[in-house]
Amino acid sequence: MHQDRQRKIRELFDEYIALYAARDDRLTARFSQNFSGYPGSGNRLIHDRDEWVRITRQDFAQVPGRIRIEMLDLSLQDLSPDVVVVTAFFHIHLPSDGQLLSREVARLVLIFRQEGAEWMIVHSGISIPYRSAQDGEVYPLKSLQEQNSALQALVDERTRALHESQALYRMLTEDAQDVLWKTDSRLVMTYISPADERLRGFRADEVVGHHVFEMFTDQGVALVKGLLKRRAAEDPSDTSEGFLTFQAEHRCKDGRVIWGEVLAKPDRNAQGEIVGYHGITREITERKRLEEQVRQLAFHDTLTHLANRRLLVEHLDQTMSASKRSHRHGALLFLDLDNFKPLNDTHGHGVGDLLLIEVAERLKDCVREADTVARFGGDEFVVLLCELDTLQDEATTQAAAIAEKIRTRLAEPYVLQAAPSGPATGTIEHQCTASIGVAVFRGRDEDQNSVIDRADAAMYQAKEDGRNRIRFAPSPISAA
Ligand SMILES: Nc1nc2c(ncn2[C@@H]2O[C@H](COP(=O)(O)OP(=O)(O)OP(=O)(O)O)[C@@H](O)[C@H]2O)c(=O)[nH]1
Repeated sequence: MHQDRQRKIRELFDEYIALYAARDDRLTARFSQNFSGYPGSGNRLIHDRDEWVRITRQDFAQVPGRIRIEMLDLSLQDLSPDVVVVTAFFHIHLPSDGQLLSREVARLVLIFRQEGAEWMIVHSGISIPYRSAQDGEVYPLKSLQEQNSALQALVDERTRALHESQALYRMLTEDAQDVLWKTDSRLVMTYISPADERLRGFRADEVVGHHVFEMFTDQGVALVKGLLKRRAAEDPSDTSEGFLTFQAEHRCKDGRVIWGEVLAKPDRNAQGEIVGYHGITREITERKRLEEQVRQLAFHDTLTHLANRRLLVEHLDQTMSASKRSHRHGALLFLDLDNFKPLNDTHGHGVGDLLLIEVAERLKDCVREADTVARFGGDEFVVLLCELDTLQDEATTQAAAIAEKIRTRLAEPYVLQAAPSGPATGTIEHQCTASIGVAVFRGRDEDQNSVIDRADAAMYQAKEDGRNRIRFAPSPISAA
């Protein structure tokens, strides 16, 4: 960078820091009319400089006196003759006893653009360390879903905004916290922004000159290759102007794997030939984790972690479709524990819960990976067996053998840890059995509820006949 320019930007940056720390209103005059920015505590993009000032003023509203900024690292980077990016990492000291706001480092990205004779701030992305949740904390489902849909809405909004933009500079002003990159036509990296080092730990010189695939895990590479192939097939003349958007796992220098959402776009010369690509990568590891938590909470039983009724019905639907294609039978085993209530009544709900967890483990041990074990509710479980024989008699024999294996396994004694507040101490040995109803099915001759109802009715028959036994439901044709 030209020496004079570097000095000028550095001066403006220092001025920004001084005015920010002093909460000085004169800072507003340094912002461009086209300003956009991300405030420290939020993920909302603000487009109005007065709104920005109003919001960031609240950052240290309760702090009497002046905060002190301890600069740790600062880098200036030219993006074009009239655009300079400044990235700074620093600690924030509170006025009382020089106390640190957080041991984590704060980050500020400022983008300066020359407007006439002046260098103005067109984007400010400040990230003040702050944790929204303790590690491992699970939110209530509702709050998770709300968070997730808020994140989704945010990504949709930013994605839409990016689609409208045509130039790298515009993307920069939208979100400088993300990684910006460029490649040549062979997908060899020619530029990577400083955010990548903070995110993945690789220095820019360890990335530039290397193939873009080195950024991804093997799975990520396979995904990107597949996407490029599909795009080539859909658009053989390769005239597409739009962004290619995908989510892929990225490698970090320390071996961690993070998720990134990538928006990539070809750069073309005057003849329309592709001369390279540029784009933006946003880390979405946290969003993926939240999505997975939401999925886990929505489709699994919280006590046993087995599939819940919703996921079971989904799997039954898939199994019936597969059975229709393959002509193989499936079977649904409906189980209800016998005399479970007295265990709860004598030793408390906690001990009852331990038994349910142990039942879940034993059931999983009895079936193959492709089969589904679900908790239907209370002390009711369902096991869905797939890919049994094409012949009904043979399939029935197979289902009977597995049902018998389950019945025997569940009847073995249970050794449970007594609850500290309960009447017993140490461990409790408990005997428990299950009544099992089996419905064998093939294809889609009946609907899911009918299969479940048939197995349920057979289970009741097993209870009536004395418990700890297996009963088969009549086939739907003979039942009709
Ligand atoms: N510990 C515990 N108990 C539960 C849970 N959900 C339901 N239950 C109890 O499970 C029992 C189910 O009882 P039932 O199936 O009606 O009766 P049972 O004693 O098993 O008798 P039969 O089914 O007739 O053999 C009730 O006492 C419920 O309170 C749970 O999540 N944990």
